[in-house]
Amino acid sequence: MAFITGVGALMAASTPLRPACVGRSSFAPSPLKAPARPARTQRPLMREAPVTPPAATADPPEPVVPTPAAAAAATAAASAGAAIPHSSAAPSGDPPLSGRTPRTNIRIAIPSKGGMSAATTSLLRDVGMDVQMLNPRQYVASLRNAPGVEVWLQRPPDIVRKVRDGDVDLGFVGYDLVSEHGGGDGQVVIAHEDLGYGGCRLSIGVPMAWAHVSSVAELAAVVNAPGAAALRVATKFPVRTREFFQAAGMVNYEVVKMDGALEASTQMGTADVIVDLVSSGVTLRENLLKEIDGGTLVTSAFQMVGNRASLAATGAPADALRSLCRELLERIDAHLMGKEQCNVIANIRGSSMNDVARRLGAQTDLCGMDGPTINSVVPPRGTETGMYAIGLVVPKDSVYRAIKQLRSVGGSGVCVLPVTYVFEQESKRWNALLQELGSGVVE
Ligand SMILES: Nc1ncnc2c1ncn2[C@@H]1O[C@H](COP(=O)(O)OP(=O)(O)OP(=O)(O)O)[C@@H](O)[C@H]1O
Ligand SMILES: O=P(O)(O)OC[C@H]1O[C@H](OP(=O)(O)OP(=O)(O)O)[C@H](O)[C@@H]1O
Repeated sequence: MAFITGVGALMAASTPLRPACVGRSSFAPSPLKAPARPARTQRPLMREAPVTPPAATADPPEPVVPTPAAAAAATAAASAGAAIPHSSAAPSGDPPLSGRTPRTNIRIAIPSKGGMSAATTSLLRDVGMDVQMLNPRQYVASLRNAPGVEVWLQRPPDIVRKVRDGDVDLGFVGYDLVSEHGGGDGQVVIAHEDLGYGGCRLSIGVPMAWAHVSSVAELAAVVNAPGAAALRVATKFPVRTREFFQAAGMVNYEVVKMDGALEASTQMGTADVIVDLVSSGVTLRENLLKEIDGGTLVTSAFQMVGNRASLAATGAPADALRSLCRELLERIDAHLMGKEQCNVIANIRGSSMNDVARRLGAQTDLCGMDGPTINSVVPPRGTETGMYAIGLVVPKDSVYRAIKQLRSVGGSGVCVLPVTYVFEQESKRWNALLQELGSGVVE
């Protein structure tokens, strides 16, 4: 075990600088004249050895703890005589996945707490598949419209590990974690690459006081300066960090693995730079850190991912899993597309349906998805003629422009309604997933 020591000052003006080491010439001191990092006191931390060759891309295996639901599932599996497989090919470094409890119940994992948990349950509610919890302290729930499906509430990194290992079949998680914990062997398949929330980036954060470091090239010059102490990089993402630093030609650095509040570590003096998630940039800024040019490792959004072996297996449980996966994808896409659209209905006078169609067609925003729907309006006393009702789907962004165009061609009584879902004739995303799973896989 190595030791990190050091006590950093908390004030802005005293943000610790990397000490100018003997022989370092490429790193000019900051104009703030902050003191160099003081001599370290003995303060043991979880830390890793100075940079080494490319890391194994997999996390260490996790012990399998059977749960009551798993035991119930095992009983069901035994009586059904079939099971959803665990990964057939374990990521390099992991032992073979033998001895796990067989099961037939489909399992989904979603984040157990925080903003991403709320966003995921809200998405599932919006698509008509609400997460139904009997008790807020339990970690397993059910899914509306999907009897028998288990929804497990898990910490986000564990969602990826459990999908990778086949302990759950589908997971809702950020791409940042998929790329860190996915194992890199294709066992985690991305079914939906952007669910529309959880947008963030994994970026290097450097102390603002490092005025002469504003790009990765400048950071590399600092890191590789002869005689410099190893740069301490605090992160929850050691795999991606090592890969990025190595590709950028940085040699003299060490990864300090931390689990949260990383932005504090430079001011505490426990790291020199960080690699962490950034969204608005406020947390970095409030902790006197800055991003640098070229310093984004991963751009992320929340995704739906699945276990390749489970999705590609044969037999009734796998068929049911594929059917659920397809339904989720179709409902999610229909919802995401509907969210962007609105339904405009209006009345318009004209000499004939074709006359109305011609006038609408001349306006760029009045063509609908496949053309407007036009119907005759029958007035109450049947005396008036030449009135038509039109209906069209318009992107929300252009609804006001569409209303002005409608008025310009005689439209009146315009109503704008929300669109709940837009189902296409077939799901391109599902077709793409089938292709990804390989030939012969069908629903
Ligand atoms: N500021 C952010 N804006 C948008 N999405 C984010 C943001 N921070 C994190 N995420 C996304 O949410 C996921 C979970 O975030 P986070 O690590 O904060 O969860 P957590 O529940 O606090 O995790 P832990 O249990 O490790 O503390 C991240 O992997 C990322 O995909
Ligand atoms: O750029 P910003 O919009 O400020 O967001 C960035 C912060 O969001 C995440 O933390 P989160 O709040 O999820 O808590 P955590 O530190 O426990 O991960 C991330 O780890 C950053 O700290």
